[in-house]
Formats: sequence, C-alpha cells, structure tokens
Amino acid sequence: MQLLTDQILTHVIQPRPANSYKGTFGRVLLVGGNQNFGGAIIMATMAAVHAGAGLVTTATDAVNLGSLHAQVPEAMFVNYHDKVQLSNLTSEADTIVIGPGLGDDFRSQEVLATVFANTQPDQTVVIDGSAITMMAHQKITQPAGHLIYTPHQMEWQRLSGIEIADQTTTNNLAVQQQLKATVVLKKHHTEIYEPTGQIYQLPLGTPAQATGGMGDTLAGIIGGFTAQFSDHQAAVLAAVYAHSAIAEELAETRYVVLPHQITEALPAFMQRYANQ
Ligand SMILES: NC(=O)C1=CN([C@@H]2O[C@H](COP(=O)(O)OP(=O)(O)OC[C@H]3O[C@@H](n4cnc5c(N)ncnc54)[C@H](OP(=O)(O)O)[C@@H]3O)[C@@H](O)[C@H]2O)[C@@H](O)CC1
Ligand SMILES: Nc1ncnc2c1ncn2[C@@H]1O[C@H](COP(=O)(O)OP(=O)(O)O)[C@@H](O)[C@H]1O
Ligand SMILES: [Mg+2]
Repeated sequence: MQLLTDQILTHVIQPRPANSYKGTFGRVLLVGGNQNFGGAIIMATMAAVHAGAGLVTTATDAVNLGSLHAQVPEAMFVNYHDKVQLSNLTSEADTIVIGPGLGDDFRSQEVLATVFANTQPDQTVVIDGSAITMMAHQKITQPAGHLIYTPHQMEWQRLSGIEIADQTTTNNLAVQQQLKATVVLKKHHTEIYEPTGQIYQLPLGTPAQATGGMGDTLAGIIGGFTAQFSDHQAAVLAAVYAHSAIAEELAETRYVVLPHQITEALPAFMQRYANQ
C-alpha cells in the first residue's frame, strides 16, 4: 500500500493550453437528485464545475431545476425521466457521475437502467451513493466503461458482501479485482484500489468533514478531474487528495468544513499546483 503525497497534484494539474476551449476540458453528465435529495446532485454539480470540467449537464428530477440554476447556472439541465434525452446525453459524455441523491425507488431504478444501457467502453463512469446501493440490492450488472466506485464503508459492505469489521486490504482487493474497477473506499484515511492491483492510502482527512454532502462533492471533483486530465487513474488519486487537503486547510480555523466550502476553494488550490 502506497501513501499518497501532494506530488500527485503536481503530476496531474498542468497549466491550461492557451489554444483551448470548453470542449478541451471534457463533458460531464451527473445523474441523481430525486425529490428529497436534490442537494446531493447540486453539490456534486458545483464540484464538477469548480474542478474545471468544460461542459457540465445535470440529469435530475424536474423539481430541482430552480435550485440547481440558482446555485450553479454554468450547468445545463435535463429531466432524468426523459429517457430519450438521458440516453443521448449518456452516450455523448466523457465522464458520467451517477448516484448522488438518486434514491432507490422504482423510478430511480429506471434512471439507473437507462444510463447503464447507454454508457460506452471508452467513458469513465463514477458510481456513487444510491447507485451502488441499488446495484448491490438488485444485483444489477456492471455497465460498460472505466468504472470508479466511490462507496462509504456501508455501501462497500452492500456491494462486496464484506462486513465493515472485515474490510481488510486483502479482503477488499479480492472483491475489487473481480469487479475490474477502481474502488475508492471512503473513510478516515480513504483507500483507493486500482484495476492493476495497486493500493493507495490517503494520509489526510479530518472529522470536520463528517457532514452530509461531503462524498457527493468528492464524486463531482472526480468527475471534473477525469473529464479534463488524460491520465484518468492519476486524476482519481488527485481528486481524492485535493478534496481532503483543502478540508484540512479549512479545518485549521473551522470546527466544521462544509462541502460547498471545499468546492469554492478548489480553483485557487488547483492554481497553486498548476505551475509547480
Ligand atoms: N443533501 C442531500 O441531498 C444529501 C443526500 N444524500 C444522499 O442520500 C443517499 C443515501 O446515502 P447515505 O449515505 O446518507 O445513506 P445510506 O447509503 O443508507 O448509508 C447510511 C447507513 O450506513 C451506515 N454506515 C456505516 N458506516 C458508514 C460510513 N462510514 N459512512 C456512512 N454511513 C455508514 C449508517 O449507519 P448509522 O449512521 O445509522 O449508524 C446508515 O445505516 C445517497 O444517494 C446520498 O448521495 C447524502 O449524501 C446526504 C446529503
Ligand atoms: N472522520 C473523517 N475523517 C476523514 N474523512 C472523513 C471523515 N468523515 C467523513 N469523511 C469523508 O467525507 C466523505 C463522506 O462520504 P459519504 O458518506 O458518501 O457522504 P455523503 O453521501 O453524505 O455525501 C468521504 O470522502 C469521507 O472520507
Ligand atoms: Mg455518499
């Protein structure tokens, strides 16, 4: 197991080429936010936009449209119950983030099925929150794409069948290798299992982060980083590192760090590493 350092940031975050446009930095589609959990997909969307994704679209319940655009007008919107539009947008994205606040009722299951039927082998698919829970409970087959699961420990228990107390690196690696996916196992000192079998550990993170929406925000940052940086595996590691490094900096003067505060600090934090 290898400890992550801030070298991952200098490796991944580069100055932007002058001759570029929004298409250079990738298209992200975020899918989630039912009638109760709109905040989750809004936080993920804000994170993807601030992380630098070129074009961001949010597929969510129509009830969330006003709040979404009030918080993040840079994002486009689609009603995720419109199967034709959702199918088309899914196949056109570079990175899809599915799960924050999606819920697990039959309508959420329909949305998941539409997205999973349309992902492409060359896309990055970040599977978070409710999407992991539904896959585990409904025994849903994995979609096409480079898959990145971002479970907390209970979501990993549901997906892997490994009880939290038994989530050792050896046990986790065995299941993750069968999934042939990247697994970001979120906890104090998050572990990242790569398809190669390499395991990384984040030496950062603070209990000031223990607040709802913190993982939704990480999913959005991973979405923004994988869409714009060509080394996708390194981009995941850099996203995980940046999320908690910013939280630790904010926690020096704050008892609690809110997810949107990390998001707001992200562009300035990235700029510090872009020219190193
Ligand atoms: N503002 C919004 O819209 C927000 C919307 N959200 C959305 O809600 C959806 C459901 O996600 P979820 O994580 O809240 O619920 P779920 O998957 O049932 O897991 C909780 C269960 O697992 C247990 N548990 C054990 N270990 C744990 C661990 N390390 N970390 C966490 N839990 C742990 C825990 O045990 P307990 O605390 O009860 O002892 C409890 O029994 C999802 O789509 C998410 O995106 C949230 O992001 C909040 C903000
Ligand atoms: N005590 C802690 N130390 C370090 N990181 C934490 C701590 N508590 C929570 N986090 C981080 O906060 C995030 C929580 O993710 P998750 O449970 O999915 O949140 P949500 O679904 O509410 O957005 C993870 O990145 C986790 O590592
Ligand atoms: Mg979560």
